[in-house]
Amino acid sequence: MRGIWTTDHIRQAEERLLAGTLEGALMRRAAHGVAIQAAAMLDEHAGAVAGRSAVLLVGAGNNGGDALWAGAFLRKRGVGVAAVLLAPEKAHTQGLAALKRSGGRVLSVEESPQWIASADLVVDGIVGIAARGPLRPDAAALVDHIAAPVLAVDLPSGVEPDTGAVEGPAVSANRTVTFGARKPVHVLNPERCGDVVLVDIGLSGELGEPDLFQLDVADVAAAWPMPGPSDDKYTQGVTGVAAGSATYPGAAVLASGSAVHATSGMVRYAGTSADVVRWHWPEIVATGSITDAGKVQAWVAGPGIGTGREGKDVLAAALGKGVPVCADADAITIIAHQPDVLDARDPGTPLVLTPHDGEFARLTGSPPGPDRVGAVRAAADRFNAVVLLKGHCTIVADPDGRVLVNAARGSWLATAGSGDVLSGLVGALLAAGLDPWLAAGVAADVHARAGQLGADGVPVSAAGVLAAIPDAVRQVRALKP
Ligand SMILES: NC(=O)C1=CN([C@@H]2O[C@H](COP(=O)(O)OP(=O)(O)OC[C@H]3O[C@@H](n4cnc5c(N)ncnc54)[C@H](OP(=O)(O)O)[C@@H]3O)[C@@H](O)[C@H]2O)[C@@H](O)CC1
Ligand SMILES: Nc1ncnc2c1ncn2[C@@H]1O[C@H](COP(=O)(O)OP(=O)(O)O)[C@@H](O)[C@H]1O
Ligand SMILES: [K+]
Repeated sequence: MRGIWTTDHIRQAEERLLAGTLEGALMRRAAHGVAIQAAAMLDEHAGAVAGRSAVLLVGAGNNGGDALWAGAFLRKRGVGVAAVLLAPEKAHTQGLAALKRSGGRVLSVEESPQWIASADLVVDGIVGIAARGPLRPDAAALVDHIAAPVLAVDLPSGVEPDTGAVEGPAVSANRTVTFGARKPVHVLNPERCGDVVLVDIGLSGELGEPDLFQLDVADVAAAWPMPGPSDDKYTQGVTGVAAGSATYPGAAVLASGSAVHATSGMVRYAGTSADVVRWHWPEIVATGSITDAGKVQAWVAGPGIGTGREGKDVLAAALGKGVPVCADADAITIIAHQPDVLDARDPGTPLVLTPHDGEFARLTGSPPGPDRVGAVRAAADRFNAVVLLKGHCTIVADPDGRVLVNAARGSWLATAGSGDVLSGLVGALLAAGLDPWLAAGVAADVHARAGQLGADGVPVSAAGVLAAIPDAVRQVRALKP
């Protein structure tokens, strides 16, 4: 698993590291990493390094200092470097001196727009981890002129470092060079960051427990259940699916079909769509009601069950079985409007809630807002449940405080019914006995892969995503280091 640290924790770690390091050494290490990536980008985008031009956007702090030092290094490789100083009196003294010594020039306010517009590369050193609020107007005006590829120093300016939120003009980088550890912005707003390159500045020993996690493909491969020689259909976990209704039989087909594709354990279906489910998935054991469904190791409850009396009874029955439950879609609305349904649950029994933004707002009383991680963490604590917040970037919080983030692989999953597919995956992994937080995270990873593989460059339906689940699992196993 990869760790991600908030800016507070990065700062504390940096302070400890700085205490035992020669002044300026860390910044030069960081800037050297920036210069290497800048040269690589010039080569990629402008066909050469020497003779090409870079403009540095330099803010009031050390982020600007990194850019200035990187400019001095680039001069040694024959790059024409010019700097725009947003706060000339605060610009990093040694960095500015180094740039001037190397033959770099400082632009006047008047000439800046033209230089920015015609540069081969723009290096964004406006603001780093000290950024607060949207870009100030003078910085925002500069960003407007950018036409060239952008290399962001530490993070793209204008994007909130700890939440990835953007409220106003902001830099969109092709690549971001960050130092010591990845910050939340890099996983919560990957589109603005471009490729993220991590430069080692010796910080790892000073970092404590990560604030967020991201699963590596090896984690997903290790967690995904595979049958062993002594397994049979029951030992791998039986998934129960309580979904669908006369109005929404498709939800039943998608959620139960997804569970069928996820693992080789057995799937039981309970509900009024039993006939159509059997027709689509002959391997499923289907009954009309959850009360006479056989034994399962986890339930998926909610997709398409409706939010009336019958839906509530189905959800209460699932919650009362003493096995983990993934409550999705209508189940979330029922919990939001009739929270007493949760009384059916033994608090020790794992519960995974999988809301999209609208369901999240219904459930908690307010939309996730710009701090999505904070909002999901609070909801997990409040409901004593794993909460998976859907969206372009999926966030999964455990009531114990662990949070993982799963990046999208395109926007292919923004299609009706894809959430039903996700709930089937979560349910199957719960039935297989995975830790609920990991089950939700691993399901989100494979769901995103299935979206990408099923789409293969053109829009895909939820049924297409479902059909690509085996390929997604195959991909995970093949990519495992
Ligand atoms: N510490 C280390 O060991 C290492 C640190 N390193 C580097 O240092 C960076 C952190 O540097 P930092 O702390 O100097 O602050 P930084 O992010 O440059 O901000 C500067 C100033 O910008 C302003 N400002 C704030 N918000 C703004 C906005 N929205 N729009 C416009 N301006 C805004 C505000 O100044 P004000 O105008 O309020 O005086 C703020 O003080 C870090 O990201 C990394 O690149 C590396 O060298 C490796 C070693
Ligand atoms: N723009 C997007 N990019 C990537 N994934 C998305 C996007 N929008 C939605 N998704 C994903 O698609 C799924 C949609 O689920 P949901 O909203 O419950 O749909 P439905 O109710 O139609 O099944 C979720 O897994 C969500 O994370
Ligand atoms: K920056």
